[in-house]
Amino acid sequence: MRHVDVGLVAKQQDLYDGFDDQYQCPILDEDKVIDELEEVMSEGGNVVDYHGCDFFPERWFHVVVVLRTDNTLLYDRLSKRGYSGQKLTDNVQCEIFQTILEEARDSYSHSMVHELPSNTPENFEQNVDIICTLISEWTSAHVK
Ligand SMILES: Nc1ncnc2c1ncn2[C@@H]1O[C@H](COP(=O)(O)OP(=O)(O)O)[C@@H](O)[C@H]1O
Repeated sequence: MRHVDVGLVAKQQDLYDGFDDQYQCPILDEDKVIDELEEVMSEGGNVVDYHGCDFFPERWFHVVVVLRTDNTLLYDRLSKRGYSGQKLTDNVQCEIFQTILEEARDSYSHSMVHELPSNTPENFEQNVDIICTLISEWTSAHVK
C-alpha cells in the first residue's frame, strides 16, 4: 500500500497555479494533480491524504475517510503549526461548519464516506485499525 501525500507531490512536482496572498500559500493546480496521479491511482492500493476531495475522480476510491477534530484542540494544533489571524480562524470555522465532511458527502456516495474523530493518540490508533479493517473488507469482497 502506498501513501500519497498530495501536498508533498504538488510541492515536489511544482503542481501550482499562482500564489494566494491572503493565505500565503501556493494555489494547487488540480488538473495537473489529477494528471500526475492518474497512473499510480489506476494501479490501486493507495491511501491518498489531503484536506479536500471534490476534485478527485470518484473512480479512484472505494473508501473516503474524513478525520474530525474538536475545535479547541484544532485551534491549538494549528497555532503550533504557525497559523494565525484569518488563516487560523477560517480553518477552525471550516471544521465548525463541517465543510470537508459535506464536500465528501457531496462528491462521493454516502456509503463510502466515513467520519472518524481524531482528537487523541488513542483515536489515532483506533483510526489506523478502522482504516485497515475497511481496506481488508473491501479487498476480500472485490479482489479474487
Ligand atoms: N489523533 C491525534 N491525537 C493527537 N494529536 C494529533 C492527532 N492527529 C494529529 N495530531 C497532531 O496534530 C498535528 C497535525 O496533524 P496532521 O495529521 O499533520 O494534520 P492535517 O494533515 O490534518 O493538517 C500532528 O503533528 C500532531 O501533533
